[in-house]
Amino acid sequence: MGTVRPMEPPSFTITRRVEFHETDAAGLMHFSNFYRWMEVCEHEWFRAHGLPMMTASPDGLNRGWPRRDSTCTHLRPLRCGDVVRVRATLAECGENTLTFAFLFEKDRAGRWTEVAHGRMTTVHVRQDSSGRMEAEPVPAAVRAALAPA
Ligand SMILES: CC(C)(COP(=O)(O)OP(=O)(O)OC[C@H]1O[C@@H](n2cnc3c(N)ncnc32)[C@H](O)[C@@H]1OP(=O)(O)O)[C@@H](O)C(=O)NCCC(=O)NCCSC(=O)c1cc(O)c2ccccc2c1O
Repeated sequence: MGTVRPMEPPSFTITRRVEFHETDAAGLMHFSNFYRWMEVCEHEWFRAHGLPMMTASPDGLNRGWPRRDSTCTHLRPLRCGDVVRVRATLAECGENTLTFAFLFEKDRAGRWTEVAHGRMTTVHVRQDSSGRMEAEPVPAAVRAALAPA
């Protein structure tokens, strides 16, 4: 008889090397770059599905994904030259929001070791010509690609 495995949540992974300019005077990757990498990973996930991060419609409304909440917990340092895997998992798909969980792992002689984890909630918004933003439901195409039933 086969084993029934719980469904894996949708995820997307990028691999990067810590560049010299991403480190601080102490030789560690600066904490702000963990947030940049979370954003890069999310944008690459959208790109992989041909989904735009921003759209402009003829009625003058722009749509996009500002961040509502973001956190990062740093367990071990990253240094210049380290190879790092960033895995984004869709933790929650709300009415108007996507919450991503991120796992940062460093390659230590062929073994991936967790160095940090983070979380980011983005809100799908429409923005009018005055700059006023209002939350709007997650588009069906995004839901279908990132959170297939
Ligand atoms: C974004 C807002 C206009 C939303 O307005 P408001 O907060 O009033 O909306 P709601 O109350 O309806 O809540 C919406 C939604 O958020 C959930 N939520 C509320 N609090 C939290 C929380 N603490 N943590 C997690 N989630 C929370 C709530 O439950 C609702 O979820 P549902 O799914 O249930 O509907 C307004 O908040 C606002 O203007 N905020 C400021 C945004 C901002 O300036 N962010 C920082 C910079 S944005 C940025 O860096 C950025 C990055 C990108 O990669 C982009 C990519 C593409 C386009 C734009 C980008 C971008 O701007």
